[in-house]
Amino acid sequence: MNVITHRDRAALVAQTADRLTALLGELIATQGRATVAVTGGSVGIELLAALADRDIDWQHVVITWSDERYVAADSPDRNARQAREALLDLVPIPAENVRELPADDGTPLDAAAAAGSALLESLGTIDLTLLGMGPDAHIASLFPGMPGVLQPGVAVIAVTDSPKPPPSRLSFTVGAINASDRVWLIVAGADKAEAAALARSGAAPETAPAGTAQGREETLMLLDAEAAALLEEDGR
Ligand SMILES: O=C1O[C@H](COP(=O)(O)O)[C@@H](O)[C@H](O)[C@H]1O
Repeated sequence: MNVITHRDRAALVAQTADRLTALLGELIATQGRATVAVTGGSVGIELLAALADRDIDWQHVVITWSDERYVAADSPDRNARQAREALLDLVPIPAENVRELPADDGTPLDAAAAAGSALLESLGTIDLTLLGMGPDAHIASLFPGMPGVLQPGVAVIAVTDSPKPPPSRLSFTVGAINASDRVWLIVAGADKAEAAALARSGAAPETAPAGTAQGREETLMLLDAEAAALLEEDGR
């Protein structure tokens, strides 16, 4: 995992938007399409908002989510709704390129099984998975101590007892995250400093799910200075 520290939250968001814009351009030029699993969470949504005025060929970008809150489609808690308001409703991305995880309709277990087989198969290799991280070192909706954190298979799982509301969620497994070519963790704020250090320290996955994230080609932890405060000098 390579660590890149930014001066502050605004610089983290702006420079990650630059980095992502450049990556999308390269991917579209070389392979005709770019597939990105985006993240919810505060900094994840700020990043999406920062992309709205970038020069991106949205016709050739496919968006999905590394996790989703299993709530009604129009709930303000839904990562997809927040992403639409911040970015997707503002740019010319074709509707068929926006591949949401299911909204609340039946049990989350059934939804996860359907999403896992259909959505992941239809997407093929994900070029980039974006992840936020909680102060407890959770990524996507994989929380410390959850059995799903150890699940290597490429799948979408149901989480029915999330310690962070809302309790019902759908999440990529670690296997699905790590099947992506690239994984970028985007982390801001002093309340994330301990978790960032834990994730970098090689702590057990049950303790620090964030430490298990690893792209096939690239893994970046992109932080602001507050979140990086407890990292060893060589990890900054
Ligand atoms: O609930 C969630 O939280 C994490 C982190 O969110 P943050 O607000 O602390 O940045 C996020 O990565 C995840 O997608 C989301 O569902």
